[in-house]
Amino acid sequence: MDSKYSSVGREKEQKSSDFKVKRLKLTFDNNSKINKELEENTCSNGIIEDSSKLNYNFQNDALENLQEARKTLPVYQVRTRLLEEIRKHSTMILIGETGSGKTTQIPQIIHEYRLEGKGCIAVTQPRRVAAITLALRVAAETNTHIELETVGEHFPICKGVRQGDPLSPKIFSAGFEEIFRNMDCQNYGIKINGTFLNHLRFADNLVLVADNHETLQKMLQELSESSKQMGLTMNKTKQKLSPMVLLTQYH
Ligand SMILES: Nc1ncnc2c1ncn2[C@@H]1O[C@H](COP(=O)(O)OP(=O)(O)OP(=O)(O)O)[C@@H](O)[C@H]1O
Repeated sequence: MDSKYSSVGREKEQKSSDFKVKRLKLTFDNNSKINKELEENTCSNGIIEDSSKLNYNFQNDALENLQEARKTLPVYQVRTRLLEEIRKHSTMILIGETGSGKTTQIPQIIHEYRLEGKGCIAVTQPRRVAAITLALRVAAETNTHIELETVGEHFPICKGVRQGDPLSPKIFSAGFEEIFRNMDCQNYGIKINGTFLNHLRFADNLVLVADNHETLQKMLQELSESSKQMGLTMNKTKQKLSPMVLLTQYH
């Protein structure tokens, strides 16, 4: 049966962007009931701050109950198809209703079936409490012991991706969508079929197009300011100027 839990990719009606998005549908049998006891134990992220209480709850949950409950989750039920799609695509957006198992199940499924229990998966959460809750939940489901009291080794938060990473041009393009939205340049550029073309993006290169030097200068100024707000600076040594076109690269 099709379900609203089950779409992978962006919804059709969403604004198209520079990269192609394929919409896929996953199906699952949602007749099974989610374990009631587990439902009662569910903590909304951010509400329960006492991790020792969470530990206590999880320890009291029989492992079999947890395992049974996870098997009823929509994400678990579409795992085979999900793994197939993960194998085929370098980037995927999964849309699923809250509680369908995106956060707790996908890392486990990938670890178990794709990595065959080897390797590491890093999962980020926007809040500390959410990260702790998630770690505890996954630990309980996998019968793993974790020590929340221990502060791990500090690691620097860096920016940038590896050379040649397929995510790089997509992140660049997504970032620049925002930068150009913040710029007031809709009426700049050259008119093609009634639409102004004022820039092109390719990997980490950007081409600005204008119909005169003054406009090009103005666009460059605005671009520089808008980029700075996103923490990006242009690499001036790699800029090239031809009559009405400026090719620039970012650090
Ligand atoms: N800390 C927890 N305590 C008890 N049950 C939990 C806990 N975390 C998850 N669950 C159970 O596992 C199910 C899947 O949760 P999960 O967080 O993976 O869903 P999700 O699809 O990522 O939801 P969301 O979109 O809200 O992040 C929940 O419906 C709930 O039944």
